[in-house]
Amino acid sequence: MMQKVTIIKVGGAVVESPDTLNDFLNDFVKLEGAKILVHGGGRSATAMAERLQIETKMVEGRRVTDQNMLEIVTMVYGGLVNKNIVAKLQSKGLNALGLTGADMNIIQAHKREVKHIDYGFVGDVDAVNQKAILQLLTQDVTPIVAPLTHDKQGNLLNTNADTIAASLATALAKQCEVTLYYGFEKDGVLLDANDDHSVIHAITPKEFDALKEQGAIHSGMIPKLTNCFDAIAKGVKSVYIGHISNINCPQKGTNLCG
Ligand SMILES: Nc1ncnc2c1ncn2[C@@H]1O[C@H](COP(=O)(O)OP(=O)(O)O)[C@@H](O)[C@H]1O
Ligand SMILES: CC(=O)N[C@@H](CCC(=O)OP(=O)(O)O)C(=O)O
Repeated sequence: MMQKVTIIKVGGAVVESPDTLNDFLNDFVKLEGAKILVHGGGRSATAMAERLQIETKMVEGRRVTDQNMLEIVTMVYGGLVNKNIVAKLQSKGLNALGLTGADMNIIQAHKREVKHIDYGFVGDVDAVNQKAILQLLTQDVTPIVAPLTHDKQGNLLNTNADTIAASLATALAKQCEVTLYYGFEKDGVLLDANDDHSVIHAITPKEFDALKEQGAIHSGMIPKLTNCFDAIAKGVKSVYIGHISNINCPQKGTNLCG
């Protein structure tokens, strides 16, 4: 039988608040079967940059990552955020292992080409070492993946956590039945971003196009949904966007349909 794997992505708002993170991790521990956690931490990186008096620049939801910012995101994502999650999960009895894309060469990327915008040390994913990940899962190890990749030439690169989750899901879908869940602070994709009760329970690619045109889905939500539909097209069985407190009942959120 094909192995089932659940991949959960949590963003900056979750990892920033200790109480929210703790509640989420309790739910994550309860999640049955093989699982992987991909975390963001954009807000924590911005806060650390401010403490170090380094300016943060974002273009279309992506962080412009110069040498100083690369040092910050490496420390914050690969260090503080990742190891804090691992320690908390270990305290709850889950055998978590923290990884960046460089560890076991799990995610190889290349520095994004400069076109109109120079994003600096931002990586676009080339390859995922699904064999290494499957070996860990088989040993009952739960990978906790930070949004950092590497170019196999010794350089770390900053890569959006939504993209990391979709890339892992797509690679594992070749051998496993994968569920991908994007957890955030809303109940799902909203028809009206200001109305928390307007959750759209199912979206097809056609409906996505219409919602973009109407302006209901805009800015940061566009790359998130694009990543979701991309993953479905490449064989990921189920993709959901929903509240972080609903990872054990994904149907309460938005189901992205093929
Ligand atoms: N239609 C919508 N439905 C849900 N959230 C929306 C919508 N439009 C905009 N948003 C905003 O998008 C944010 C999620 O995007 P982002 O900040 O990239 O999250 P994350 O850090 O979890 O990846 C939400 O916090 C929400 O405020
Ligand atoms: C290239 C790029 O933009 N990387 C992201 C990685 C962190 C992330 O994705 O965090 P959230 O999930 O909390 O937004 C960034 O530095 O913000």
